Amino acid sequence: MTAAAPIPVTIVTGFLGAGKTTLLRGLIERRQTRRLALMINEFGEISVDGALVRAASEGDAHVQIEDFAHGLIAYGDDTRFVPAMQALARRRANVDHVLIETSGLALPTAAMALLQGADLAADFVLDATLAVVDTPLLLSGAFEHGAEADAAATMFDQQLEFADVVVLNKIDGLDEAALLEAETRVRRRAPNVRFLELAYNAQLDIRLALGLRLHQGTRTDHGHTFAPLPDANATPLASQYRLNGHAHSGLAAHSHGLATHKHFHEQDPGWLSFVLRSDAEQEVEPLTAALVDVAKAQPVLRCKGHVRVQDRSVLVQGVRTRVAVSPDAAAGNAARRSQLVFIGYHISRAQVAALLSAGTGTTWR
Ligand SMILES: Nc1nc2c(ncn2[C@@H]2O[C@H](COP(=O)(O)OP(=O)(O)OP(=O)(O)O)[C@@H](O)[C@H]2O)c(=O)[nH]1
Repeated sequence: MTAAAPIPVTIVTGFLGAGKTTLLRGLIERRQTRRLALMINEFGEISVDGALVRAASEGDAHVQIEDFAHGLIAYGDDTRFVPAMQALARRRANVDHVLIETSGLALPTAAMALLQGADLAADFVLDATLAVVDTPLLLSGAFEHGAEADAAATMFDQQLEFADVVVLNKIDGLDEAALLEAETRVRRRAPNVRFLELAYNAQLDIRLALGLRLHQGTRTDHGHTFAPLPDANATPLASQYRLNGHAHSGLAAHSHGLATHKHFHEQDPGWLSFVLRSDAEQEVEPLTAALVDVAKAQPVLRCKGHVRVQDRSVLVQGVRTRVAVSPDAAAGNAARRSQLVFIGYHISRAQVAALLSAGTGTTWR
């Protein structure tokens, strides 16, 4: 009996708020006959992304979604990723492609390592790792190395470094000169990146996203050898080392770094995430203005959640000082309580709660 072909896996990485979930929703809409399984991981303790993707695929029996809120999947102390993937392998007759959305504070390398490990290598093959980039933010210099932004800049660099494909997202308002400048900046920071793709309105051509087969050469039946997998429990920095460089047919040889260190926020406890809640009805304009003020006063890199406005619920999405409020397809009309998750580097929960409460004239805690 011939072994079943391994299921291709695409890892979608990218910094907080780059547009990973939006891009995945677009891919689901244009999946045609492909049967997709999605693993969605986010940093905060409430799951917003999973609900949004679920709303995009409602009623579609060919889209399976596994939601991993809180924590980082595939990292050292995660026990959920491998069993979830093995369960997918058992249902392989119904899965053509797996997409993994990593948290905005994770590197793709942890999942890459497990895919190549003994538990999963026979059933899965890495198709490609995509890094989604918030292009206006890149051009604004937000990821330049400087005293304050260092942690974000480092994470951004590492996500690019381990990607095969960089997706320039949020480019709807940019002209050609800006796009060329963005490409130059990406190439300077990540010379190993093989393709740059443009996603207008977070729409990526599905043929450019799935089925790239960039890592087929990494399978052992192609004669490649690897350094042993890192010990996931080793101390964070000591366990970071590279796989042997390997050639891809028709493409230049390159190597992938493997940094299967534990939670990034354990390594750098400056990364914080917390949820603020309010039982009071909110108004969109003061709330939006208050969130912008919060992001100016505190190092908030991301905020999102469901907020009750009159008799309905709205979805709030903030990436630094850009805050958008839209109808809440995922929560329906039911959110009785407003909940917003905030993620940032050295942010003060007390300060954010005070500013938000003062700006909205309601209690947030
Ligand atoms: N203008 C514009 N906005 C976009 C685009 N893609 C995403 N956004 C917006 O950017 C915000 C963040 O998008 P998400 O898809 O949630 O980002 P994410 O990378 O999944 O975020 P995290 O999982 O929190 O890291 C949302 O308000 C989106 O509507 C785009 O191409 N153009």
